[in-house]
Amino acid sequence: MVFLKKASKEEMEKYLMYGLQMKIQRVACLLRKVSQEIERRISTQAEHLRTQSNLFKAREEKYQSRIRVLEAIASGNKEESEIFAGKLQRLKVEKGKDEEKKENEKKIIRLMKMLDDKNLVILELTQKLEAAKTQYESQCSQLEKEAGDAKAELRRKSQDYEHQSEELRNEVKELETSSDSKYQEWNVKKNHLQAVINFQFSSLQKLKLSWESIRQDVVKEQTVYAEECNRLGVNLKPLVHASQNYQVILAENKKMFNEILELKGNIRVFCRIRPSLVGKKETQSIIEDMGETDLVVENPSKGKDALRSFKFNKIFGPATTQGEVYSDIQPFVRSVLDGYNVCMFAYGQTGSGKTYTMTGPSGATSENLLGVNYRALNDLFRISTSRSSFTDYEIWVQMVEIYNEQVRDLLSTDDSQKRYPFIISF
Ligand SMILES: Nc1ncnc2c1ncn2[C@@H]1O[C@H](COP(=O)(O)OP(=O)(O)OP(=O)(O)O)[C@@H](O)[C@H]1O
Repeated sequence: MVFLKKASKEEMEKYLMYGLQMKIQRVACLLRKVSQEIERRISTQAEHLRTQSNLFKAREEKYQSRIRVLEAIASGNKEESEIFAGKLQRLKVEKGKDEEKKENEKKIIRLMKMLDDKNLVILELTQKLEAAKTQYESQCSQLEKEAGDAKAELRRKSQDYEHQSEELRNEVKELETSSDSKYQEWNVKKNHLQAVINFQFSSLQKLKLSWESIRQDVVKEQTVYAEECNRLGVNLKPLVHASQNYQVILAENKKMFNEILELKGNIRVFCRIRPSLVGKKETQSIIEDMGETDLVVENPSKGKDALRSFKFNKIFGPATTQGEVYSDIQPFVRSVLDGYNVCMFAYGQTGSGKTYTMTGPSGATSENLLGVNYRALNDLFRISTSRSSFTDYEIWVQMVEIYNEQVRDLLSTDDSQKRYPFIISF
């Protein structure tokens, strides 16, 4: 998982780098196009200016040639007028000579008039030429001014564009430098990750190989296990059969055991005689005779009825141990686990040894001194555990005391629940 996460990060960085490079390329391409467009426009305007300049030059030349023509005409007229003046002089000289001279005079007048007309035309043309020249010069100066302005503007714009393109080139260079360094950085990272990937890949290969060998081992083991299971199944059959027979025998055994208990009597009364307490001043024993089941006690204050005999299912003498007492009770505990109801209680006067028999002496450390309660609980848990494979038992413990005809729950911590009737909750 960690490896996949790293790879996707690398991929993303790679894509980002690629996107940045593409942007830089697009910006560079755009700048190239802008600078090409500017250069094209500048060259178009320069071409236009050149064309206009050529046009003006052509016009200038045209006007110059006209001027030259007019000047030529003017100079030609001057010569003519001089010739005519010479002729006029000659005619004036010859005026008096003949009538034809009068005609010549008229001609001269006409010529003079023509000369005047020509002079007027020349004057008019000269004025027109002057006006055209002035207009042309003003147009020329205007155009030159405009061309100068346009040139200055173009220079300024071209400087601006140069400046901008220089800045853009610098930016592109910076971007290229940073992208180069990033590219190298990413390359280093890529190489590192590639090495990690290679290492992981080789580890994976090794794992695959070991997994394959383990798988083969597992398959072998499964085969062996299946064979052993089959063998076990074959061997288990008689055991199952024996177990079924055992269950039947166990049930019969239980039944017979409880029947024996019933035969012995459902209500059994035992008598335990407490030994004299050490260090206590006790009167002489009233026991006259004690057998297995019969007890004779004497009460001297009763006279002829002093001797009284009692019969019990069993009598435990003063030397009887806790274990010996419990050995006669133990079958009932087993009977409980077979589903029979059993009740055991101790009865006797104060100090007769009820607590000792049921619980044991206070502060007893030796197991031999433990009373019926502890031993019964031990047996309940031991037998229920040994039968846990085929029977589920639930065990509750309740401890009550009947004292002065009042039942008290000895395990309750709630004072209101201590006295009967109390609600029992497990
Ligand atoms: N079999 C015994 N062997 C030795 N000591 C015994 C035996 N039975 C009783 N005692 C001793 O006798 C004393 C009184 O016994 P215990 O307290 O068991 O009497 P109790 O019947 O429970 O009295 P109470 O009804 O007042 O509670 C205790 O000191 C106890 O250790």
